[in-house]
Amino acid sequence: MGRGGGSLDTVAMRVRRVLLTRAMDLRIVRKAMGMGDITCTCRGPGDAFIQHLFMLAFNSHRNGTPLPAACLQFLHPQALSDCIEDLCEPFLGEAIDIVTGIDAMGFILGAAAAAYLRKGFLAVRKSGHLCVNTSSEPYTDYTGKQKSLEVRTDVVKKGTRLLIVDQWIETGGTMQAAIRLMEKLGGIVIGVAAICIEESDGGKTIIQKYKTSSCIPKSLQPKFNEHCLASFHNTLDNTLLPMKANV
Ligand SMILES: O=P(O)(O)OC[C@H]1O[C@H](OP(=O)(O)OP(=O)(O)O)[C@H](O)[C@@H]1O
Ligand SMILES: Nc1ncnc2[nH]cnc12
Repeated sequence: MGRGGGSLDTVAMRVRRVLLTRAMDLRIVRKAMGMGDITCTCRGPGDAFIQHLFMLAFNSHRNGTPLPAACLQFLHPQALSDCIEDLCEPFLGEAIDIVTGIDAMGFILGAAAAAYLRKGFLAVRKSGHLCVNTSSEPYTDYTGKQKSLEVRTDVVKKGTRLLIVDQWIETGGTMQAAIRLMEKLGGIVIGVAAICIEESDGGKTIIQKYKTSSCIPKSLQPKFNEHCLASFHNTLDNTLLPMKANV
C-alpha cells in the first residue's frame, strides 16, 4: 500500500503513534487519518459515542461493500469509554449476573462492559476452541455461511441474568444464536448491546423482544440500515450531529 493508502494497519499505526505521543485530541486523530479537521460543539446526555462515529473505518472485504470496523475507536481511550458508557448506561439499574461477549470483536466490548458494570465476563466462542463440556448452537450470519457458537455448560444456570454484547448486529443471526444458547441453558437475557443494531428482520425481532442499547443516534440509523456508509463522513453536519466537520 502506497503513501496515503487506506490500509487499516497503516492508518491504525499512524493513529496510534499520534495518540501515544501527543494530546488526546479528536482533531489530531482525524488529521492523522487524513480525514480533515473536526470540531465538536456540544454533547448531549446519552450521546457519548456520537463524536467518535467518524472513526468507523471502512474496509471492503465483503465484495466491495463497506464494512465498518470499530478498531480505531478501540485505540482511542475516550472513544472506547464513551462507547462502553452508551452500551451500559441503560442497564445500570438492572440486576445482571454475567456479561457475555460474542467471538471475536464482542470479546473486546463485552469484557469492557463487564468491567464497567463490575460483573464477570463469559466468552461465547465460534465452535472448535473450547476444551471443556460445551453447548452449541448453529446459525447463519450476513455472509450466508453456516456457523456455530459454543459456550461452556457450567456457568449459565436456570435464572442466570445475562447481558449479551457484540460489536454489530446485521441480520441478527449471530445474536439470535447466542440468545438461544443462553436460554437453552436456563439463562434470562436481560439485555442485548451492540455498537449498531441494524433494523433488519432479525435486528427488529431482537429490538422488539429484548431491551437493547447501541451507539447509533436515531437520525443516523437509516444510513446504517441501508449500508450507505461510504458517504458517512459527509453526513457529519449540524443537521444530524452536534458537531461540525471542516473537510
Ligand atoms: O447479525 P449477523 O448477520 O449475524 O452479523 C453480525 C456478526 O458479524 C460480525 O462478526 P464477524 O463474524 O464478522 O466476526 P468478528 O467478530 O470476528 O469480526 C459482528 O461482529 C457480529 O458478530
Ligand atoms: N462490523 C460490521 N459492520 C457492518 N456490518 C456488519 N455485519 C456484520 N459485522 C459488521
